[in-house]
Amino acid sequence: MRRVIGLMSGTSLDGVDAALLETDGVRVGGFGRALTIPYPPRLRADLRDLLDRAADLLPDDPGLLQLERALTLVHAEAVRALGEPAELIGFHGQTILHRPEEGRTWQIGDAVLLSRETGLPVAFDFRSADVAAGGQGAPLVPVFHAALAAALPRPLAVLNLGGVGNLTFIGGDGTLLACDTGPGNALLDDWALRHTGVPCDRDGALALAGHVDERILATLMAHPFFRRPAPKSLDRQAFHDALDRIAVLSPENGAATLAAFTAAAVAATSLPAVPTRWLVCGGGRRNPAIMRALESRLGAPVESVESVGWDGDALEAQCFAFLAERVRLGLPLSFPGTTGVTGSRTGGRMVG
Ligand SMILES: Nc1ncnc2c1ncn2[C@@H]1O[C@H](COP(=O)(O)OP(=O)(O)OP(=O)(O)O)[C@@H](O)[C@H]1O
Ligand SMILES: CC(=O)N[C@H]1[C@@H]2OC[C@@H](O2)[C@@H](O)[C@@H]1O[C@H](C)C(=O)O
Repeated sequence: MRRVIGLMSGTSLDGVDAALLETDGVRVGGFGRALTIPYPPRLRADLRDLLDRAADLLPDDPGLLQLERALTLVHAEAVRALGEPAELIGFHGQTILHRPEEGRTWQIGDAVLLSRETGLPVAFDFRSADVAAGGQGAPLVPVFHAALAAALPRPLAVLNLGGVGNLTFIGGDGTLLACDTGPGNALLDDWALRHTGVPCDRDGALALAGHVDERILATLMAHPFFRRPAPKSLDRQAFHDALDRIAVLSPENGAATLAAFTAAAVAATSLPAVPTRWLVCGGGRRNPAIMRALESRLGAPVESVESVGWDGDALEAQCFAFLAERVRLGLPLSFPGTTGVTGSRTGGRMVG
C-alpha cells in the first residue's frame, strides 16, 4: 500500500480539502489525517468571478495565471499543514468550466509548481482524457465509492452533496451507475449570501423556517437535464437562473424551495433498482432541511456516511488520492456506467 495525499477543491469554492489515504489503487488500506484550508476571501471572490468568464478565457491570460499560482500555493500549504509523510499527491485542481458536450472541462492549478513546492510526484488532469473520449468527465468518484463499499449490502446509493450533487449507485452484482443529480448547495449558498451576507444556510436555519413553493419547484424540475438518463454531469452554473425564478419569494421560502429542489433532483434520478440504503457525504449532509426533504421525497432511509465509518468531509480528497495511485498504475478511472464513455478509460497525467 502506498501513502497518497489527495487534494480536492470542490464547486462550492470554499477551500481545499486534503487527506491521506493508504491504497494500492484497488483497495483502501487505511485513512490518515484530513483537513480543509479555506480559500482566503479575496481568492474565493476572484475564483467566483472567473466562473462567469471562463468560457472566453485563454489559458495564458495573465490574470488567470496569477490566480492559478495563488490557488496552487494554497494547495501546497494544505500538504504542509497535513503533515503526513507521503509518496504521491493527487491534485484535482479547481474546476472553472465543465462543458463535456463541447469537449471541454477545465481544472486550473499548476501541477509542476505543486510538485516543486512539496518535493513529491503529482497526478493531475483527471478528467480530460474521459471527455476527449466522449465521456462526461464526471463523476469520477464511483470507483472509489465501490472500493469503500465492498463489504456493504447492495443495492446501495452514495450521494455527495457539495456545490453540485452527484450519485453513485452500486447494484447487487456490483454494477456501477453514476451521474450528477442537480444542484447541491451552490444555489442555497448564493441565495443565503444575497439575503444574509453569509454564503451558507448554516444548519438549514433559513430553509427550516420557510415553506416550499411547489409551483416554482415544478418549473425548476422542468429543466431538460432531469429527463436525460444517467450518466450525465453538470457545470456548477447550470441551474443559476433558478435564483431569478425564486426571486419573488421571501428569504426563508426561497431557501426551503432550494433545499427541496436539491432533494427532488435526487429523487428524479432513475435507478435500475431501489437502494436499500442512501449514504450521504459532502457539506449538504449537515443541512437538516435537505436531509429531511431527501427522506420524504425518496421514501427511504437517508444517513450520513459516518454511519458506516467514512468521513463525509474527506471523501472527495481521499478519492483523488485513490485515483492518483490508479493514474500511476495505469488503471481505469472511468467506465461506461459512470461517465458514459465507451469502454473503461485510463486518464490523468503525472509530473515529478
Ligand atoms: N452546517 C452546515 N449547514 C448547512 N450547509 C452546510 C454546513 N456545512 C457545510 N454546508 C454546505 O456544504 C457546502 C460545502 O460542501 P462540500 O465541501 O462537500 O462541497 P465541495 O466539495 O466544494 O463541492 P463538490 O462536491 O460539488 O465539488 C457549503 O457550500 C455549504 O453550503
Ligand atoms: C467537473 C467537476 O469538477 N465536477 C465535480 C463537481 O463536484 C461534484 C460533481 O460536480 C462531480 O461531478 C465532480 O466531482 C466529484 C468529486 C467526481 O468527479 O466524482
